[in-house]
Formats: sequence, C-alpha cells, structure tokens
Amino acid sequence: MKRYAERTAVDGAAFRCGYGQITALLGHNGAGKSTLFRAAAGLVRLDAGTMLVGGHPPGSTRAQQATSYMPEQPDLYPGVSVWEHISFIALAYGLPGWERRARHLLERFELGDRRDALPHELSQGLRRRLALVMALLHGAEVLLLDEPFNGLDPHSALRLRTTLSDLAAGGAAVVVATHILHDAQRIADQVIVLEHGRVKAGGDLSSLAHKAGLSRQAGLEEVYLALTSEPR
Ligand SMILES: Nc1ncnc2c1ncn2[C@@H]1O[C@H](COP(=O)(O)OP(=O)(O)OP(=O)(O)O)[C@@H](O)[C@H]1O
Repeated sequence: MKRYAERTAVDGAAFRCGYGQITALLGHNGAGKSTLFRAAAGLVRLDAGTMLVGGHPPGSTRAQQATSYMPEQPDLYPGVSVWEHISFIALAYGLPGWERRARHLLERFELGDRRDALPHELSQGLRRRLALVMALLHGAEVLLLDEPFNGLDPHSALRLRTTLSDLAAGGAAVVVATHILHDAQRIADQVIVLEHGRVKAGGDLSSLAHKAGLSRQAGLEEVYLALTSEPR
C-alpha cells in the first residue's frame, strides 16, 4: 500500500511477475502503475505490504543490481551525448566489455549514427529509444518499463516487441506499463488490470476475456473496456 497525503495510490495490488514472462500492467491514468514501478525500483517506500524484486527488498543493493527501470519520463541530461549517457550507465553498473553491447543496441534501435547527438537534437521517439538502450544495457533479470511504446513509430514498436520477447525467452521478467493495448496484446503472457490502485483482474488474455463474459477470441481493448469502468 502507498499513500500520498490522504490519497491512496496503491492498495490491494497483489500479483506476481514471473521470470521468462512479459507482464503488461494496464489501468486508467492515475491507477497506480508508475507508483508500483517506483516502489519496485526503490524510489518510493510502501507504507504497508510487501514487495520483492528478484527475491530481494526494493532498494537493496541486490534488487538494484537485478533491476532495470525506465521511467515514463526518462531523465536525459542536456549537454550530454547519446554515447555519454550510455557510458554513464555502464560505469554505474560496472559493466565489463559494455561497448560491444552498446553498439549492438544502438544499431538495433537505429541510433548507431547518432552517438554524438545531444538530447535536444533528438526527436521524442529517438529520446525514448535512447532511454530504452540505457535500460537494456546491463541485461537486468527484472525489467520495469513505464510506457516504453510511447512515441515509437510502428517499426520501432515492432523492434521493441521482438527485443522484449527475446529477453523474456532468455529468462528475464519483463514488466511493461502501457496504454497501447495493440502492443500489449502482442507480447503479454500475463495482463494485470489495475483500477484505483487495486488489481481488478489478472491472467492471460483468454482468461480475462472469460472473466469479462466475452469470447476467448476477444481482443485486449474489448476485454479491458469490459472489465473496467469509466475513469472518474
Ligand atoms: N508524488 C506524488 N504526490 C502525490 N500524489 C501522487 C504522486 N505520485 C502519484 N500520485 C498519485 O497517485 C495516484 C497513482 O499515480 P500513478 O502515477 O502511479 O498512476 P499511473 O497509473 O502511472 O497513471 P498514468 O497512466 O497517468 O501514468 C494518482 O492519484 C496520482 O495523482
């Protein structure tokens, strides 16, 4: 449970995100998705309840080493180049031989020729791609990505979906908060629907469709709209 003054951001959000799985965290604006991520990343402390990240308390050194968190509004520093941003992450995690992986990720997200660019010289989608490269650099076993598809063009979104599926196939626990149900439907093994800080429903798409009283072939948007009420 997490409260901000008299406002309860999260309460009753019990679920598990398994290794080797992609979990999509869905919910209206203000449902508590980012608060859960910030708590998992050790940036805010829960007022009650328990959370473990990679088996460790959030904020502990072992949880930090196991986790990579990309906030909804990633911090990029003015005057610091693409390559310098990546070097900083490599230094922070003490990654040996990181340059090869960095070059590979930059190519994968089509930033290979923008190594010297400054954040203000990048479009919104390119800045998001840089933040993704930074989040993926240290090969964390737990990946927490807040709105990673925002601002990506369709090819980049496809590349990201493939990358996340590959990482989950390699054993990572990937958790993605998103409003883009098209992308979530294509990659999620598990969907958690949050409403007012609580888990409204959780499971794979076909079990959620069943819960919503829809055909098991129903798409995620239809299921989401059936399971949730209008935001107030
Ligand atoms: N630093 C803060 N101080 C006060 N209230 C906050 C703070 N951060 C979040 N909240 C409140 O907590 C609730 C959950 O917010 P949160 O950012 O977790 O939602 P979200 O599901 O990520 O929303 P969105 O889809 O809009 O990103 C909201 O009511 C929000 O106003």
